[in-house]
Amino acid sequence: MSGNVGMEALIPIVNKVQDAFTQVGMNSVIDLPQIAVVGGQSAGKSSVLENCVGKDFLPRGSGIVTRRPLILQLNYVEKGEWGEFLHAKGKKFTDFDEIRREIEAETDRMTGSNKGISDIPINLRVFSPHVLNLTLIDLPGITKVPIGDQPPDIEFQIRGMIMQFISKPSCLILAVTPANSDLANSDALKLAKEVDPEGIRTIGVLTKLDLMDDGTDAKEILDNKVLPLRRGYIGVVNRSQRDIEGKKDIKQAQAAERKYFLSHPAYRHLAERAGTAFLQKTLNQQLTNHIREVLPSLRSKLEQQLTSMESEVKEFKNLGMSGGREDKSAKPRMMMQMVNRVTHDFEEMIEGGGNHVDTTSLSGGAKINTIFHFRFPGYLNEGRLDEKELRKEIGFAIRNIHGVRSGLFTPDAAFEMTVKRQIETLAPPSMKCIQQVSTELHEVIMKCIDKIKNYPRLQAEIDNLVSGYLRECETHCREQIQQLVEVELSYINTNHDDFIGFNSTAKDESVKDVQNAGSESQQPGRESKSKLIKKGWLSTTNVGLTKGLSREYWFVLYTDALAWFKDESERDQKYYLTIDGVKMKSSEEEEEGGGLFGHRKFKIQLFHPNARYLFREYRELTLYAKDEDDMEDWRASFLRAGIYTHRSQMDMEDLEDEDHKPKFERLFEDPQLERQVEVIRTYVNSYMAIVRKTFKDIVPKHIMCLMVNKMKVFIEIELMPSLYGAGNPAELMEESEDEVRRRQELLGMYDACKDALKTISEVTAKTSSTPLPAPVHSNNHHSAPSPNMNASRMPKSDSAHSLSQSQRSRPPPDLPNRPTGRSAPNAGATRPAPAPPGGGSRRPPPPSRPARPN
Ligand SMILES: Nc1nc2c(ncn2[C@@H]2O[C@H](COP(=O)(O)OP(=O)(O)OP(=O)(O)O)[C@@H](O)[C@H]2O)c(=O)[nH]1
Repeated sequence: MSGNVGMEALIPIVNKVQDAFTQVGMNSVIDLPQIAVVGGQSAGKSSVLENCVGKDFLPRGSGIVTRRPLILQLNYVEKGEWGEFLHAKGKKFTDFDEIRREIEAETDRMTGSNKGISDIPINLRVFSPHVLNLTLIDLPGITKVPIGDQPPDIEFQIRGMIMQFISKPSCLILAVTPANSDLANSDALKLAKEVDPEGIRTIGVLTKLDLMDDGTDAKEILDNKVLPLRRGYIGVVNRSQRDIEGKKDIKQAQAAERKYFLSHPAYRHLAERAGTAFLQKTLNQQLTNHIREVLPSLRSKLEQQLTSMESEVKEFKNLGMSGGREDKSAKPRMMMQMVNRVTHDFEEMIEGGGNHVDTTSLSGGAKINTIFHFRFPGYLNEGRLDEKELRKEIGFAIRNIHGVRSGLFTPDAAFEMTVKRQIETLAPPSMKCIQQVSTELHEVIMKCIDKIKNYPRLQAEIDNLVSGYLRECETHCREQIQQLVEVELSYINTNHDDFIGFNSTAKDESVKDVQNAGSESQQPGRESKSKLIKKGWLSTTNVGLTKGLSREYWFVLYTDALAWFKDESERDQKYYLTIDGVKMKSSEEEEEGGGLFGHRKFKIQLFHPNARYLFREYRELTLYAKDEDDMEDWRASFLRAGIYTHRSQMDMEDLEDEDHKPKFERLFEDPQLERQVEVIRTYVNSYMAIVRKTFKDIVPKHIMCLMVNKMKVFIEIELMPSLYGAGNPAELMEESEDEVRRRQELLGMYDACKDALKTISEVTAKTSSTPLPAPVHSNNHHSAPSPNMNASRMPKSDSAHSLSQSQRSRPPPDLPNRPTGRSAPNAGATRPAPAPPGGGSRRPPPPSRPARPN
């Protein structure tokens, strides 16, 4: 294909821009508009389209030839020239005559050979080094009277088919009208006006100038004086049927056409604005406009991309890592930067805030906070005895102290012994708290060093040093907490301000008060007023369901009850369970077959050791948490609500005497002992409340001081020197292959982006846009723009221009308003003879096609 020099000139420009963008990872950035030809039957549409491409390959002839839309995709390739049909995939047509025959055959295949039509398009792709990536659409000609196999509503069908293509705002419309017919009746112009009332994307093409009646010409139409179009009309002389049959080639035809215009007295003055070459030029200029139109947005995309890479590239450059000779100080500096990043991230994850806040789960500081204030208070209740067990312990202590004698007074020692045993139970929950915080700190470290995984040796070394230090901190913290327990054990301070103790003057009164308070709440951990502790989803297998199936409910735990609902709205309550005396067992079990939350099930069982049924006909309530964390939270919450872990049967055995009668029952056969037990129990509860409160406060403080803060200081101050001690920075900063590749890609991309920007500047400098002509004013055809016209699509550059022009709403000086008498037959055809009155009412019959075989 070589008949369109202008289009060929655009190819290197488009290719240059495309290539520049392919390098930066963006494809098909220039999406050229579609061009469709519309017009009456045999108006010369296919001929015009062929001329646009500059290659001879479409079927032409008299009668209805184009009976299916032809979507012609031109594709630029560096070498070779061939066509491919969608319906014959894989077959390359190198002979363009064969392409023509295939179009004819494929048309017949779908429509029959007797002039039937179909809206199913034929898709043809033409690959050539001489074309731009463009889509051209050849449409069936508008016809009114059905012939052959055509349906009665042929006009309606063809119209629909055409509309489907030309109504797209990105479609450029070539409205083809033969000069030897009445322009005022041009269906092409009517359709174009419907979809493009402003005339922004319509170009009028007047064919068959050579077939006009002798003595008539289309000078006025071409001068845009008759039915003016915003973009005016371009007159062409295509090859006649005889030329085609005689194989007149496209170049010869264009030379003859040029000669025609230059030699014709009516057209000589506009010879530079007429003919196939000018039509090509106009279209090519539209494409140039379009290309220039997209350049600013491409430029800003590139600039954005460049800015996003700039800081990293600068970093590499500063560090001498952007190619060339490597700077010796680069690696130590880089190492320093990496350590600073870890320090910063660690601090941010512990202290909160920062740019990368996790919105899916608690982590870092927030998680530690939960451990301190939500879980730990629950854990502190873990080793706690319920009232019955406590009474038993105290009873044994008193009896053992009295020995063989029956004691008259309540022994202080029994109080101290019981309290000490209780204090000892605080160590394991405190250790558990330390261990959980340590695990979380380790996770935070892992997240921080994950960002330096491109330096695997540095990452491993930091992990090694920091994790080692964390272990040291944990050990030290454990020792300190153990010491704290020992401190508490070393002196039972019955003079504590909050103790209801022995020194109270109104001792008996206060004992009574405490006793009452104690009996109000049988479970010591439970706060007397009902308060909300936790809400959340849990699944259960035994709430009115077939065994084995589990279902989720919304559980709400109060200090004295557990309620569950259908969902979070808490409207549909399934049950309300009073939790007095309820115990729990929790475990993790392997799942058999597919389960709710994954492969492991985290189970908590609630039951009533003293009653047959927990609720309804169920002995226990089995709950499944979604993961280990969730189970821990629920366990801690149950503990806070006074639902303690059930002791195993083994533990209970030491409460029985030799004849298996519960010792506990025996105890209370002695009313004196019972009274003493009650007094001590009250004191123990009061004293333990003080110790628990102290632990609740002091253990988190120790952990913060001895672990969290120490870790922060270590990472900030000691990590760097320790790394130097551990190895040579150059070795530690050895990059992973991925990082080397990433850096090269980034630098490559950066350079490509810069090149692409340069290309855009060059293209902008070498090409120019043409402004869209001002709107024309006509009462009939292309009228003033309607407000809902979308003028921004096609072609954008001059559409913007057009808007500003149209806002001035003044006709351009060189375009007179529409002359009167527009509907005159053969309007625009000027006759040398005196014009008939009224603009010419004589109407020469339009010649039937081909009017005059040349
Ligand atoms: N003399 C002369 N003949 C032309 C001109 N333009 C087209 N023709 C002839 O008119 C006939 C129809 O041309 P086509 O290009 O097939 O017209 P079309 O509009 O595609 O026709 P359909 O697809 O059938 O509607 C062919 O024989 C062409 O050679 C022209 O400017 N001058």
